[in-house]
Amino acid sequence: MKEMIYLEDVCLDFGSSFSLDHLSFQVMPGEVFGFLGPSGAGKTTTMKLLTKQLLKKSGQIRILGKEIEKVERADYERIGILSDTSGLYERMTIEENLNFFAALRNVPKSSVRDTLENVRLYDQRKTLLKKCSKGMKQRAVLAASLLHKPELLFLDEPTSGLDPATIQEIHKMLRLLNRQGTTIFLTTHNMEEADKLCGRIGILHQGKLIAGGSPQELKLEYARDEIEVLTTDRETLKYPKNREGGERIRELLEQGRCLTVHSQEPNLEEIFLLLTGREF
Ligand SMILES: Nc1ncnc2c1ncn2[C@@H]1O[C@H](COP(=O)(O)OP(=O)(O)OP(=O)(O)O)[C@@H](O)[C@H]1O
Repeated sequence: MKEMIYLEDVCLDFGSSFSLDHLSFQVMPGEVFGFLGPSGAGKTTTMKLLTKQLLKKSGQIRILGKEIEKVERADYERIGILSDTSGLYERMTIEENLNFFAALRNVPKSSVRDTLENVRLYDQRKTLLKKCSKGMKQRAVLAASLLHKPELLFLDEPTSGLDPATIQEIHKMLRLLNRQGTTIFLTTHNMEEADKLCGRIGILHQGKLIAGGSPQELKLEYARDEIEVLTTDRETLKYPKNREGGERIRELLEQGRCLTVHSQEPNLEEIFLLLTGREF
């Protein structure tokens, strides 16, 4: 199976203090890959390299199995991009905006209706964009990036600044799209989003990939070597994950004093902070 995204030893240097440093990773068909990192880590820069809005200095990039240098207009019919630059027109309605994008992409108008229904905007299609809420706008931008049913979808912070209900709706849509076969590459500052949506994540810090794997793999890798027991006296006790710890827990169980027993796995947020020393 060919990788949808392939980077090997990719470097880019803006001539300032920031550089992308020998970046290597792959995204396989059908994956949802989350690209995480603190502000300024280089996530958007990487996405721009992958969508040919910037040129790498060295290394190799393949998109849809093709060298990035050989990617041409027709290949973009297979790619969707949502970023803060996917600007829609404020003075047009949602539907007019999508009709405009459909014409640009040579997509039949019938696709506009389907896509609006998918993002639950069909009933509000006559609303001027300038009168839309942030959540509606974001769903409209998502609709514009989906009109042509891309195989590979790039999403730069798709739920940033939205309320929890809209975030959930967008997550539902993204899961559905992924089940229908769309590969998704997404950047986010929301660790819970990454945990829920992504099969694999990569953590970027100062232009370097510093960790990667499934959320579960990362949690196990950084798991604390402890088991926490809550007793019937509401006391929290911690035991090492070894024979001695096991013996103590067995005694508590035999005495009927155990309410809960938990292994101590960090969440993604804790791992992120541990690795980058930064808030997101
Ligand atoms: N065209 C450019 N010229 C010079 N420096 C740039 C350019 N684009 C980005 N940078 C710098 O590169 C670094 C990485 O920026 P980038 O936007 O990729 O970060 P990011 O991880 O997406 O951050 P955020 O999470 O805040 O969006 C920043 O220090 C930024 O100032």
